[in-house]
Amino acid sequence: MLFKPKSTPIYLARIIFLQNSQRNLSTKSSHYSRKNIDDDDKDQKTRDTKEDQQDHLYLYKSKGQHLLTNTRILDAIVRRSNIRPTDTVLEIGPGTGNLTVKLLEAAKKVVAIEIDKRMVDILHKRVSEKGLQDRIHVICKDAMKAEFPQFDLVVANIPYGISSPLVAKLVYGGNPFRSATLLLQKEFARRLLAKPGDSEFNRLAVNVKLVADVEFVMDVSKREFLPCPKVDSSVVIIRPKAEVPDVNLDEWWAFTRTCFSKKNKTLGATFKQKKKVIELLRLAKTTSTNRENTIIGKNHECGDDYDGSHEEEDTDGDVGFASSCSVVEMTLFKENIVGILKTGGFEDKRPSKLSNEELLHLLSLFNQAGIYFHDHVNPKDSDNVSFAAAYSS
Ligand SMILES: C[S@@+](CC[C@H](N)C(=O)[O-])C[C@H]1O[C@@H](n2cnc3c(N)ncnc32)[C@H](O)[C@@H]1O
Repeated sequence: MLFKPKSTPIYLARIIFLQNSQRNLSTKSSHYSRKNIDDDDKDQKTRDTKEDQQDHLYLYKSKGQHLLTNTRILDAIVRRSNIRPTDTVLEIGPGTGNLTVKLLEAAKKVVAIEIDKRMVDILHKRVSEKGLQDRIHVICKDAMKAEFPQFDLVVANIPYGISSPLVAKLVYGGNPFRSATLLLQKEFARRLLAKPGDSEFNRLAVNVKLVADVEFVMDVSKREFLPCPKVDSSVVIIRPKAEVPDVNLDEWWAFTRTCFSKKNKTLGATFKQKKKVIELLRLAKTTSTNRENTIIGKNHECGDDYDGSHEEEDTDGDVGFASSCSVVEMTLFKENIVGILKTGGFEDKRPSKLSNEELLHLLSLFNQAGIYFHDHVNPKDSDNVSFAAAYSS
């Protein structure tokens, strides 16, 4: 049986000094084979020893270790980042330092967060050899768990596995910064850049666009990386907006989660689901108990039976709540929801075609009617950043 190694040995000296001969290296690495490894960390000790003896480094796919070795592209990334000599640049995943040394030439200081201790050692050595060690601070940690220090800019070729939570951590994390120049998987970059109506437009784009603008910089072929990954990449620049809409972010995230739960369904179909109606009725009752009477049954007569041809099964806490509500109560509440959608002209619209302004308008119509999406009384998500991260894709 054929197997694919989960790591690739790369000769250190070549990674660092022979950037222009990357294609030879890629070929070398692709000819390499070794015993199957179920877990990257399992053979770590053996590999460390081998690395010491043979001066080569195993690059782990699971850690997204694809090094960008094309000097022209590295220079373009630095140039397009508009780094000022007074800037502190945050780099996530510096690896062996191909980008880091160029950042250090342009910035006052670089803070680099790298999960792999072996990379940190190589980076320290390389930076010291260039006499740049006083202007770098390396944090050997998982970037998703590390507390980010103050920085002006982010410039990074990030591990693609953390793209979504990392972008959420940056744009919602509360650290003010000028821009983030990121090398991302091409498909992920397209989703960030998508506009309403584009096939890639989804909740990620909506949530990022609320607080930031995203600019396309360039595509980068997979052949520019060592070892060559399966996917192409793109560079984008994310710039936090100077003014962010005055909206409760917990509400916004929960609202966009509902809207995009079936992104190609009409909002009418999504909001008429029995499960959704029960959930929103429960939230309306717990969130604004003193408005309860005006929310429920406001000038509505009992309409259709509460049937649900496209409805999902009841689950978890809402099951008990549903049994405590009368059919009439739920029917009236559902009619209230549909009334709001109709009034705003949203019933037949699909979320993937709506602008953020339209979505914000719909949310405000719901909130004005006492319909909320986030459980403010018993929030499931204590941390906004982890919440945003978990739900931004
Ligand atoms: C795509 S490589 C980029 C390396 C280097 N910047 C370059 O362009 O050649 C990603 C780097 O991120 C590191 N990494 C992976 N997961 C990480 C995490 N959760 N936090 C910090 N660094 C991580 C990997 O060890 C690897 O060095």
